Amino acid sequence: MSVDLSVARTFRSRYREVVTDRGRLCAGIDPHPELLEQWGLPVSGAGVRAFGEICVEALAPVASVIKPQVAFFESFGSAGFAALESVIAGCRAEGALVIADAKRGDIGSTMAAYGRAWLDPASPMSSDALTASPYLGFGSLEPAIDLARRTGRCVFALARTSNPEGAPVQLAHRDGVSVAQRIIDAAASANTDGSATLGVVVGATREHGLDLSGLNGPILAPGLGAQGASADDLRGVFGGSDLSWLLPASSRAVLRSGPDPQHLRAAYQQARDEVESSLGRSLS
Ligand SMILES: O=c1ccn([C@@H]2O[C@H](COP(=O)(O)O)[C@@H](O)[C@H]2O)c(=O)[nH]1
Repeated sequence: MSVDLSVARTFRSRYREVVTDRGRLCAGIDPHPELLEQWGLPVSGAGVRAFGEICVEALAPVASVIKPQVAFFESFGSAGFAALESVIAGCRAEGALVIADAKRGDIGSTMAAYGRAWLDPASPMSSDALTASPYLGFGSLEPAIDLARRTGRCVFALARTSNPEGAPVQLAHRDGVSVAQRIIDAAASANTDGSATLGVVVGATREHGLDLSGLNGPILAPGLGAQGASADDLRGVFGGSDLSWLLPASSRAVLRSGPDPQHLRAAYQQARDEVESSLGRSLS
């Protein structure tokens, strides 16, 4: 891959522009089998393709950031991956940023390959950002981070996830500093160039006591809706953070309004407006 560094915009500038314009809510595209059935679609590769096409039509022109959950596509093999490629390209063509929620994590040489799969502009699955697990060591993510920096993309490192099982690992601590906080601090160090190449994942589902003030990058906060968090909870959970970087995410709670694209779009816009209003802004 060759990237002309003189023209690659930073993730920071691309992210700031679209979020200022379209607001702070990441729309998840999670074709759960139950949702496929609710939408009257087959639980198959053809079903996830149709699901993805409806989501792109409804969400891509209005959502700032869209997060396809890779697991629900890859369970249908090559047909699922083909559908995912179309979703990614369709969302990006309409101006939404795409986070591939693949949660990749491996030794550095393999992370380089994951980086090429999801962050290389030449890849068929080229996205704007990738979720990654730093639990093989934050440094193992370096090849993907390096590619993201060169291409104006972002790596979201899991810090304090929204699920209840994360605590024993993520809150383990040494010298009074938790694993989750160390991941946030490592991401902050990688962001000192102002590019916002590193984001973190911190669930919106509970108070976490983490210091995100020095991150200078996006905070992806899943858990709105189906996992119980509400827009009104956000200020309490992320009170000490720079809320301009907060990106709450919702999948099922919005997707349940499908398959009518107008209803789906309206559900996204209503959830987005609730988030913006609770964070003290209103989109005109
Ligand atoms: O800590 C995390 C990290 C990722 N996720 C993902 O976000 C969505 C949430 O879906 P909902 O339907 O809004 O619950 C899903 O793709 C998860 O894999 C998360 O929930 N928590």
